[in-house]
Amino acid sequence: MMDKALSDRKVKSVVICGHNGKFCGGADIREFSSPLTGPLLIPVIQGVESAAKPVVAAIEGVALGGGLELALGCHYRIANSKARLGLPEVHLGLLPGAGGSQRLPRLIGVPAALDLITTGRHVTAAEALQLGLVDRVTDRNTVDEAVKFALSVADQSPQSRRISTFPCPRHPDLDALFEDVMQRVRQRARGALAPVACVRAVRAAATLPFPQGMERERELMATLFTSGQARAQQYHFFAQRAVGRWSMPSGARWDKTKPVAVHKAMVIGLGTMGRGIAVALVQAGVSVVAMETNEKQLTDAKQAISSMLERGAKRRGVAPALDKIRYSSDHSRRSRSALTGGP
Ligand SMILES: CC(C)(COP(=O)(O)OP(=O)(O)OC[C@H]1O[C@@H](n2cnc3c(N)ncnc32)[C@H](O)[C@@H]1OP(=O)(O)O)[C@@H](O)C(=O)NCCC(=O)NCCSC(=O)CC(=O)CCCCCCCCCCCCC(=O)O
Ligand SMILES: NC(=O)C1=CN([C@@H]2O[C@H](COP(=O)(O)OP(=O)(O)OC[C@H]3O[C@@H](n4cnc5c(N)ncnc54)[C@H](O)[C@@H]3O)[C@@H](O)[C@H]2O)C=CC1
Repeated sequence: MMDKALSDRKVKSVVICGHNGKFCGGADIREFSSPLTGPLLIPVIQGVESAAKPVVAAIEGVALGGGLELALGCHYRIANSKARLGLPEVHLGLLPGAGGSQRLPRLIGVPAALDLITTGRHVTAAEALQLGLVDRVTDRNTVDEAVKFALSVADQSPQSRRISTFPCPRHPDLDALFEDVMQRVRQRARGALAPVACVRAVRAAATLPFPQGMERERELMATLFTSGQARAQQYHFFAQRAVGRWSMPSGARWDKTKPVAVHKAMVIGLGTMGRGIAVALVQAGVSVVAMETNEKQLTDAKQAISSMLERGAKRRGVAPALDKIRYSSDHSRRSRSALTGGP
């Protein structure tokens, strides 16, 4: 279809839009676990970008991942005011591997591209306009607006609109910027490969010509693509949604049930897990009765829990809620009544 539009001499400009009010949410993540088939996205995007006639992306709903990378291959981007855009690949253990890591910094600058690519956050159409990621935002029918716009630029050459030909905007101290961002992503997700690879890919965009940058992007993506971390994060994506559908045998579901505030809890067993759970509950404002039958464990746990609470409180600049936790070493009614508030 695209080839036909690009080769038909009667067609002066082209609009790419999605289906059902969504531009494109990106690749089908399920396909990543089997050999890749179908037209590879990179040559498709290159074909769009190098077209001799203007190509306009009409962005409604979402333009995420490969969807936004396709939009970056277009010469103009018009977004609906309700649209969301982003490169969330980092959450799947990947990087934007269809040229996104190379085109985005050239379009919106290195600091903003690093932010979007390493956090994977979605931006609203308004923020996208402010960043220069889209050219226009409309409240009206996006496809109609994009068609009008495409007709208005039909006689213009798209030469100056090809992002791959843009120089990456200069930054006064690239080394310091990358060092700072690398340190922050390493702290935020210790041991995670994808955020580090994302920073390296953007660095390639900032320091190498486009073709070499693409080659670096490919190398980094090849390492991530088959990594255990990427598999785990993609599994997590579907598991999170499966949990959302999960229900009790009675039919009760978390999303159809009214939440009940929890003020008190009992933690039984103060080993590795119990200590952390007790601390998390106290930090969430819940009063805890912590019960442990082994005296030595109980003594160690008291010390460990107090110091975890003190460290956490210091970090947040508040007083440690040591009075929110009481310890017990027996299962008697007395310790249970501390929980229920009874005699
Ligand atoms: C889209 C959403 C914002 C929608 O949200 P919402 O309406 O709330 O619905 P959900 O409940 O979230 O989803 C509904 C339903 O859809 C399923 N789903 C959603 N998105 C996807 C998806 N992308 N893939 C598959 N399925 C999806 C979801 O699971 C639900 O179904 P259910 O589970 O049955 O309930 C929201 O869903 C969302 O945010 N989605 C994720 C968006 C995203 O992450 N997009 C990015 C995808 S990755 C991508 O696009 C990257 C690419 O395109 C890369 C292409 C380049 C590839 C280059 C490869 C190079 C490989 C190198 C190998 C070299 C090897 C060698 O050399 O050796
Ligand atoms: N440690 C981990 O990473 C994970 C542990 N779990 C599960 O969580 C549970 C606890 O694990 P850990 O904390 O690692 O074990 P642990 O062995 O470190 O701690 C268990 C504690 O419970 C105490 N205890 C046992 N019976 C008790 C009773 N009747 N009343 C009060 N205290 C009692 C023990 O004395 C011990 O101090 C286990 O079932 C484990 O399989 C689950 C996920 C991860």
